[in-house]
This record gives sequence, C-alpha cells and structure tokens, in this order.
Amino acid sequence: MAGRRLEIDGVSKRYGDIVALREMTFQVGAGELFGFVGSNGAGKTTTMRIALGVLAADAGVVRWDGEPITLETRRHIGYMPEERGLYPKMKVAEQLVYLARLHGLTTAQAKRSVQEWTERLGVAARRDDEVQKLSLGNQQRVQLAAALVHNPSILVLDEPFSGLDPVAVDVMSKVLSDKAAEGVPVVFSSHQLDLVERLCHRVGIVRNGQMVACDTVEALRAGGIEHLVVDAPRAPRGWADGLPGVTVVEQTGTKTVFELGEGVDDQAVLRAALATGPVTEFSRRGQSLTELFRNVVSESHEAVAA
Ligand SMILES: Nc1ncnc2c1ncn2[C@@H]1O[C@H](COP(=O)(O)OP(=O)(O)OP(=O)(O)O)[C@@H](O)[C@H]1O
Repeated sequence: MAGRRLEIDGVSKRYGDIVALREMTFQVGAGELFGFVGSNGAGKTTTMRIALGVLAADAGVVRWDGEPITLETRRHIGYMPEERGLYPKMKVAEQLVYLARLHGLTTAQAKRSVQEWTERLGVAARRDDEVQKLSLGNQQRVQLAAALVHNPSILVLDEPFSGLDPVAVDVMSKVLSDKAAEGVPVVFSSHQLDLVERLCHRVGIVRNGQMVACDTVEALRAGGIEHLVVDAPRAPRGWADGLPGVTVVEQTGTKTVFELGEGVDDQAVLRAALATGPVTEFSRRGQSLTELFRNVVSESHEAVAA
C-alpha cells in the first residue's frame, strides 16, 4: 500500500448557475491524515462526493495510485456521508455485515470485521438493536464502522466529529490516526478547527470552491503574527491600555492576548504586568488554525472583491 495517494486534480462542478467547485486540487498521501476545512457551502461535500463517484465532475480527474479512479477502485474507499446513510429499522450488526458483504467480504470475514469494529468503537453492546434506537452519537459510531468494515484502502469522511461527545471524539481520533499509521490516506472535513489542528498532518482551506491554502499547520503558520499571552490575576481592567507598540486582541477572564508591533520589547509588557501583582502566565503563541482560517478566508474575500 505504501506510496499510494488520492489525487483530486482540477475538479470543477456547477449546479445550474451555482459554481460549487473551481479547479479543486489537492493530494492525500499514504498514511496522511488530511483535514479539509472551509466555510459553509465552500464545496467540501461536493468534493468528497465526486471523489467517491456518487457525483460526476464537470471537469478534472480523481486519481488513485496515479490512475483515474474506477468503479472497482472506488469499492476500496471507506466513505462516511454527511447526511449519514444507515437503514434506521435494520439491526446494527445485520446492517454492517450486509454492507461489508456488498464490498466483497465473505459472510465469515464480514462477521469478524463487524465484531472487531463494533468493539473498537464502543457499540458492541448495541449490535442487536435497531439503528434508530441508538443515540445520535452512537449512530455516528456505527456509521464510522460502516466506513471501516471492508478494510478500505482510502478513507473519506464528511464531518465525522460533528455532534460527538468528548469521549467519542477521542475514540474517533484514535481510529483515524491508527488507520493513517497503517498507510491509509485519510481525508475528513470538519468545522472543529482545534481538533483538525491537533490531529492532521496537513490541512486544506477551501473557500468558494477553491483551495486557498494547503500545507502543514506549521508551514501555514510560518510568518504569521505571533501573540503574547499574559495572565495577571490581580491586574485591574485596562491595565495594559497605553502600553506602546502593543494591541490587545483578546481579553478573557484575567488573561490578555496582545499583538506586538515590530521590534517591541515584550519585557516592557512583563514589567507592566508585574507592577499589578503576580503573573501566572507569560508566553508567546503562534496563530491558531482558527485565527489562520479567519485570515485566509478574509484575505480571499478581498482578492475576490478586487
Ligand atoms: N444538490 C445541489 N443543488 C444545488 N446546489 C448545491 C447542491 N449541493 C450543493 N450545492 C451548492 O454547492 C455549494 C457547495 O456546497 P457543499 O455542500 O459542497 O459545501 P460544504 O463545504 O460541504 O458546506 P457545509 O460546511 O455547509 O457542509 C453551495 O453553494 C451549495 O449551496
């Protein structure tokens, strides 16, 4: 499996007058966990549907292992659709065995795989329940099991984390990281940027159907604005007003986040903070993915308007 990659190359798509994708291009390599982020309506679901072949592109090509993807190779994709796709009245295990059989597993292989995945995803006790009787979060775990039971060579997941509790988020994160470590390219969309930042090797930011930034989080941050975080629990409100060369960008509780002007001495900020009492945090912090996302999206707003 090593060296295999999923390539989305110049894919365009219109729905009538709406341009959903304009030459969307990115690649996800073997063993890579790729986060696909963008505003509502940016084109993530459309891209994933085209990769899976449930929607045809107007132009461009999806390649797997260097070759245009075919019906046969598409069988090796594990897909989790945004609208979910389980039969509500079918029992969990029955349904998963059925789906695994559709992907070519024998009944014995399918049963083994269903047992393994329902255990790993924490829904083994619900195997004989109808899907509709499960909570939404547990239905989502079953939906992930459905994407995994046929041991796919590629994973494409549309918002797999939405609506999950923190424990389920951890379970899902572990499974995706493990699959990537096995050499599977994993691409998933999410609006939970802290999670994307924590999990993904690379991130693609999409706006208006176009990829506007695509790289590792570290590379995307490089050259970005650095912030100074100061926690001075006894400081009065407005303690930092008038400090030369700094701008307060955020104030939460006793914590203040500053943007420093070029060449400004951060020790002057520290002295001012210490003059108010104890300082429990004083650190420099790069941009978070959320801040980066806002900048990239608003920059491209300007570019479009220009
Ligand atoms: N079946 C459809 N018919 C018409 N327009 C559509 C259809 N599906 C999507 N669109 C439009 O295509 C664009 C891209 O939508 P898409 O669902 O791919 O975005 P998304 O990035 O997945 O959004 P979200 O984060 O809200 O799920 C949007 O303008 C959307 O309104």
